[in-house]
Amino acid sequence: MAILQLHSAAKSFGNKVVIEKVSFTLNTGEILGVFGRNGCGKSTLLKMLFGTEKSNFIRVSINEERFDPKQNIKNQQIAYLPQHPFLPKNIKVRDVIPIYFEEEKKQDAIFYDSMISQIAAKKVGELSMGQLRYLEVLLIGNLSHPFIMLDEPFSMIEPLYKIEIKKFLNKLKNDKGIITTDHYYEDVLAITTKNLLLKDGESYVVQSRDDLRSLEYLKS
Ligand SMILES: Nc1ncnc2c1ncn2[C@@H]1O[C@H](COP(=O)(O)OP(=O)(O)OP(=O)(O)O)[C@@H](O)[C@H]1O
Repeated sequence: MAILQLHSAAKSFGNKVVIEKVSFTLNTGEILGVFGRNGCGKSTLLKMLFGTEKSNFIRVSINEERFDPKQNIKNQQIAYLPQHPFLPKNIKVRDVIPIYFEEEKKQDAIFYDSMISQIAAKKVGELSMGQLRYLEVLLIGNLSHPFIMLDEPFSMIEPLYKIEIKKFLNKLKNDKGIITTDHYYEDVLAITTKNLLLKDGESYVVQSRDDLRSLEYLKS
């Protein structure tokens, strides 16, 4: 059991305040959905937590100990699926897996996944968006980090792979705390156990679709 708490955070680009008053708590076993209109700061917030975007200010704890995002990559606490595909196009799927995992058992868990074994001989650049995103989610999800953040795992992918990603994340949450963001909000709501919305730099707890409407993310 692990607990990630974002107590407060702030981020501006020049005069533009993107993150001002944002907080959440995430336990192992939970999936937190982060909603918000284009440009509200979802990716920025994830990158601040991952440690690749400098914060003006951030206070985070893991298991009630101060967590410094700058040490995250080294300490392997929070894994991150970026919004845009990140695997090199020229490499075969079967050759990507050992780059991420030395341990044979871990390699096999991905290689013998029924959706992956069918595409193992293909080059990454030949995969459909769904195949590619599914592979990326499996690679990031199988890392040993107790927390995982996914930036738009459902965008532009075939329904078949959305179903597989949801199945995988539902299983994965037994061992990890997961944060996901996506404009495909129905897919997000189908798997999340708690949700928040970012608006004008602040986070709001979302308990229903009605909250998404009253916060003007969805049309009333
Ligand atoms: N490196 C940067 N320099 C200047 N402004 C930036 C930079 N990165 C992001 N921004 C601005 O910060 C705001 C938040 O961007 P961010 O990508 O976090 O939004 P988002 O909520 O993830 O959007 P989307 O839903 O479109 O992916 C936007 O106005 C964006 O233009």
